[in-house]
Amino acid sequence: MASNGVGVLKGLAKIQTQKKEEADVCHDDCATPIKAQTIDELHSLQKKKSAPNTPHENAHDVFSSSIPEIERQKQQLQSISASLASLTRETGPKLVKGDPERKHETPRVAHVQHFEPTIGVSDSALKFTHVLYNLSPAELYEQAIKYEKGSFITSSGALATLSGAKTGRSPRDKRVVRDETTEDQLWWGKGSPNIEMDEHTFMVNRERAVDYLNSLDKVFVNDQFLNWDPKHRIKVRIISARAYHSLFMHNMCIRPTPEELENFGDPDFTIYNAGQFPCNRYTHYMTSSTSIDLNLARREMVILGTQYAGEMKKGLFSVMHYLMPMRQILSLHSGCNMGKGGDVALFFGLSGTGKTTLSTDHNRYLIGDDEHCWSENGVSNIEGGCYAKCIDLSKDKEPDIWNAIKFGTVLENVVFDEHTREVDHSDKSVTENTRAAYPIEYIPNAKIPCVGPHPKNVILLACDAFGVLPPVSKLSLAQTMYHFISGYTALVAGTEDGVKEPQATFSACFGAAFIMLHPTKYAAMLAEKMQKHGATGWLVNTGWSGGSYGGSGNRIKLTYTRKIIDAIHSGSLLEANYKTTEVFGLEIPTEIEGVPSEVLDPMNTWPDKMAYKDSLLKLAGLFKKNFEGFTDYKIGKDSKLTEEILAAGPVF
Ligand SMILES: Nc1ncnc2c1ncn2[C@@H]1O[C@H](COP(=O)(O)OP(=O)(O)O)[C@@H](O)[C@H]1O
Ligand SMILES: C=C(OP(=O)(O)O)C(=O)O
Ligand SMILES: [Ca+2]
Ligand SMILES: [Mn+2]
Repeated sequence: MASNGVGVLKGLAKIQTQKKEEADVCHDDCATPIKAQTIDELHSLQKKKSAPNTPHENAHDVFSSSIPEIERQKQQLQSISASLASLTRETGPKLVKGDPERKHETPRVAHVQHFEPTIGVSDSALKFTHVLYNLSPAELYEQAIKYEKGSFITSSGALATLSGAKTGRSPRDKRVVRDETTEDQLWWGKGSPNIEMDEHTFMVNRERAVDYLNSLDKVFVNDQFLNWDPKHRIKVRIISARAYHSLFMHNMCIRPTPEELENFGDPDFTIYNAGQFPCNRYTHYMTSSTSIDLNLARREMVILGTQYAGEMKKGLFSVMHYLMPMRQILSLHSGCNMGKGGDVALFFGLSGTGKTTLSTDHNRYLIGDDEHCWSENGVSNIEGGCYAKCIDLSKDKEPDIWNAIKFGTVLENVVFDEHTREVDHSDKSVTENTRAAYPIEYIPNAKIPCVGPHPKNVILLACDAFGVLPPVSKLSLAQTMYHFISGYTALVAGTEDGVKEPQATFSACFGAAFIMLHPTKYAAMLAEKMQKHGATGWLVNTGWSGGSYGGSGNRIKLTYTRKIIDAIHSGSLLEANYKTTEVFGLEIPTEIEGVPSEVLDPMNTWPDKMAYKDSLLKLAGLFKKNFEGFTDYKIGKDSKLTEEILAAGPVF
């Protein structure tokens, strides 16, 4: 008690002695008295007038600003209003910009309609839908944390989110409208990822999504770009119900400058993401409660029944796989980076096979991790961000990706300590497909703008679960085409709904789930470009070595794969000594700096040589069977090349 009393006294005395000092030190604070008269006013001082891409907070601004500005705002709201309009009723909801929580503000209404009740009118016409337009990451964080269950800030500042029941893509629920145009242009039938639907069913699902979105108090709208090539830039609008989706697309698409946003106009393509809401199984063509529907004629995509954010980015990638080849531009499911000397490398690969990991290289400039275009002018990234797998992510092995997980980054489906908010990247409790989506400039050596010259090396990443493909092989042009069309790899766990362990698969163009035309169309373009620009093809196995998955094998060490990739980039591997493998006829180097030589020939690493031979022949058989589907196609104008490609497969 006594000591407490002394303490209090001491404290009081101290405050008194400091009074003089305070007057000296603290004159900043005391000189200008706070303008606010109330707490509300004080809070209102916190926020300066917003940039043009955030909602205007004060209706009075409309009257104080110039007429063209009012006009521009009106047009913008009208454009969004048109996007959200019901196509079956005469009226839709009233659109208003800004957060519904800010009730004191006079709503800015897009179009107030006075109507006579008719059959087309519904109660939805009487309500407001608030539009949260191109919010900043900070604003989206607040929205997510306040309104979306499972949203938390992690210790490094990233936003942890949950995608719900679906934690990977649903390729069997991705449908494309088959109409007069797409009937002839697209790849349909066996092997094709394009599951058909008719225009009418699309409209049913579209109306379902639009009605769902309009029934909400607020929706998020992102207006952004795809493709860093300014001549072939595509304007996209994403309308979604969740701040998580809006932040994801903010990170993944190219972010417009305030000026670009002012002149955005109408989008070239629109996504309606009503992922929390299911599709109706009584609707024709629907086989589950999930449907991702693409209508190329309407330039629209509708998402029902899945909140996995990857559907949006990969859905738009499908669109680019249609639009770009129409312009003689090749779309690529590849990562891409560039050396200090300007040498560009492409890394083709199916999901989870190493595109993001290997293109993010501290010694090289990152152009992009996943989706690119190869035009007459060189390469350009389609996106403005990266989407890295986080399972077992380590700071030592992948420092650049690790450091990119900070404020602004969306962390999907990760597990973290309740109190410290430290993420446990080894925890697969929610899914093995944990992900981080961050803007590309979070990688220190990103090349902005994300474009580069013609590629010098084309690396095909095959994650071989059988463990019989060599860690690296140098390919002839015909072999490159053979392996590009085959797209042999393993489907790794988690990236697609229902996949629990690596499965051997043939995914044409290393991205069959995203292509729209027949694989040979893309292959012909790739062959032509590689020939013209003298690019070298390589096959790199990022999968198993010394045996198969579940057998005596282990995943090839990432450090070895990096050494192999280094040798490709430096040009030293081109100069190495080679020998040819049996069955697949692949050219394999005998030595690479930093990689034990015995690892380079899979025959050496298998303890059981007979088992190796059996697996090799089994895989060769699978290749042969898969390629039967392509033997009737000609690749490009050159029938000689077509013959060479057919001869470039395994011989046994
Ligand atoms: N030898 C290897 N090469 C590449 N990736 C490897 C290797 N061994 C393990 N991995 C892991 O495999 C995953 C590859 O995923 P990622 O690079 O995101 O693939 P993608 O971008 O093609 O979808 C990463 O988690 C990476 O750490
Ligand atoms: C996001 C995906 O792809 P990737 O692993 O290639 O980034 C995906 O397949 O859902
Ligand atoms: Ca990908
Ligand atoms: Mn990736």
